[in-house]
Parts: sequence; structure tokens; C-alpha cells
Amino acid sequence: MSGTSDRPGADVVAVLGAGVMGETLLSGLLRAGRAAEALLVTERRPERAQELTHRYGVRVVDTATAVQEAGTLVLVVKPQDVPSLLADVAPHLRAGTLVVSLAAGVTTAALEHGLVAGGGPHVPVVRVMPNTPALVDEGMSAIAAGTGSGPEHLDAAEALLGAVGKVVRVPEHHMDAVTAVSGSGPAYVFYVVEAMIEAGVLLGLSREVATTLVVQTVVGAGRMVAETGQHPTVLREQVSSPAGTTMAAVRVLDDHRVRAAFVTAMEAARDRSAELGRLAGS
Ligand SMILES: NC(=O)C1=CN([C@@H]2O[C@H](COP(=O)(O)OP(=O)(O)OC[C@H]3O[C@@H](n4cnc5c(N)ncnc54)[C@H](OP(=O)(O)O)[C@@H]3O)[C@@H](O)[C@H]2O)C=CC1
Ligand SMILES: O=C(O)[C@@H]1CCC=N1
Repeated sequence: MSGTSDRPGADVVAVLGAGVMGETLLSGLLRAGRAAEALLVTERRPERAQELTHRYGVRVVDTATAVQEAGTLVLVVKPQDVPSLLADVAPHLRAGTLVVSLAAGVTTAALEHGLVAGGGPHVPVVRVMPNTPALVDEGMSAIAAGTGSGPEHLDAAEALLGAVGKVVRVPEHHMDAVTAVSGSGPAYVFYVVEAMIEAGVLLGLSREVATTLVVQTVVGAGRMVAETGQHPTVLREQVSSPAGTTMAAVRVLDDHRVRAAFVTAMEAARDRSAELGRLAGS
């Protein structure tokens, strides 16, 4: 998996930090058929560790053990926690271990530097931006290689994230934009879903009926964009009868500058990603 398959433990993947995103990946790897014995997890809180062992049958270990036993380390802690995690990882790191980071904003240069500064070897590093629909195997991940990574390391990272959705390769300087689009993207969709349900309730529908209508509408519209190959503008025009209901609604969205708000919001997400990276030493 990490290009070091001749070494004991090379096929073992350790998820360092199993919060929302770490657990999402962990559960996906198990669903995809990876053996629980080939997965290690680290967590700081004992009650959370117990919960993960109980739920997934995986071994929860300390950082040193994970680093010594696994051929691939997946860092899934908050960007602010990355520097201290790298300092804990570095002294135990073996040459050839693949380090895959899911942390927003943190560059491969900062990851490589943190590991070497902590006394570790220069290992292959791959930066990933995943998203939470990985929980239902509909994830979207972008990956970028560090200076010590070759095609085999990108292939390994792609196989890992490919277990839970689609993967694209991008130049690293696009990663903050990717974070704003697909990393945070599910939240924008949930926000719209929430708003539409609330509006349906305001219009007199029961919450249950409003939720069913909105959820299936979003699923159906998403599948149309994905499966017809038609531009979203064309699909929206097909819904918009002349002088009809849809145009009445779209005019209000335009009056409220919703499209412009999306641009500004996503610029803010991109900028925050870069800022989080700087706070973590990038
Ligand atoms: N959530 C999302 O949609 C996405 C998140 N990401 C990235 O994934 C990373 C994690 O995000 P998310 O899962 O939301 O955050 P969470 O806070 O839910 O998870 C982080 C977990 O890491 C644990 N942790 C912190 N330090 C250590 C350590 N040294 N050793 C072991 N465990 C540790 C935390 O424990 P404790 O609770 O004790 O602090 C927590 O359980 C972030 O870098 C984020 O940018 C990327 C894409 C999407
Ligand atoms: O909000 C965040 O910082 C993380 C990164 C992308 C999605 N969630």
C-alpha cells in the first residue's frame, strides 16, 4: 500500500485522530472490505477509544505504537493539532512510511518540515481534502503529492480514499480552493436543505412532508446534474416555465444576491483554509 510492501505492517493503516472525519474514513475502509486487524486508531479520550473499539472492532493504540506498526499514517486531527502530532510521530517514524494528511490548509512542505524537525526521516507525504459524504460512499477527495512522494504514493492515497468515493489529483496550490468547494461544500447543501424545509413549513406543510419533498428534490437534482451531462443552467431553465413559479422564485434569489453570496462565502472558506495552514506552520 505505501510502496514498502516488503516490510512487516506495510499494509496496516493507522488513523490518527478519529473524530468526525477520521471515523468516517475508518468506517468506509471497513465497509470496503479492509480487515479490522489491518487498521489502527489513535484517540486522546479513553471513552472515545472504547466506543471505537466497541463499534468497529479495531485496536486503539498510542501514537508511538501506531507509527511503529503501520505502513500508512492518516492524520485526521484539526489543523491546530497537527504540529504537536507531528512532534509525537517523528521520533518513531520509519523510512518509507506513507503519511497522508486530511487537515485543511496544512501544506505538504509544513508536514515534511515538522517530521524532519522532530527527528524523523524524509518520508513520502500526500495531502488530501476529503468530505463527509464519504460516510455513504459518495465522498469527494482531492489529493496532492509532497516532494518525497512518487506516483506509487499518490496511487496508494487514491486507493485509500477511493474506497469511499471519487478522487481527483490537483496541484497543491489549488487545495485551499478545493477545501472551499468540496471540503466545506456539503455544509452549503445542508444549509440550503434546512432553509427549504423551513420555508415549506412556513407555507403550511408538515415538517415530515416538507423534509421528504426537499430531500428527494435535492437527491433527484443532484443525480440529474451528475448523470445527464447537461449544464446546470440548462437544467434550471427546463424547470423555469415562462412567467411561471420558478422564475418568480429565482428573481427573489437574484434580488437577494444569493449567487454573489456563494462567491464571497467560498472566498472566505478558501482564505480560512490558508489561514489555518499558516497557524499550523505552513
Ligand atoms: N469534518 C469535515 O467535514 C472535514 C474535516 N477535514 C479535516 O479533518 C480533520 C479533522 O476534522 P474533524 O474530524 O471535523 O475534527 P474532530 O475534532 O471531529 O476530530 C479530530 C479528532 O482528533 C483527535 N485528536 C486531536 N489530537 C490528537 C492526537 N494527538 N492524537 C490522537 N487524536 C487526536 C480529537 O480528539 P479530542 O476530541 O480529544 O480533541 C478529535 O477526536 C481536520 O484537520 C479537518 O480540517 C477535512 C475535510 C472535511
Ligand atoms: O470546516 C473545516 O475546517 C473542515 C475542512 C473542510 C470541511 N470541514
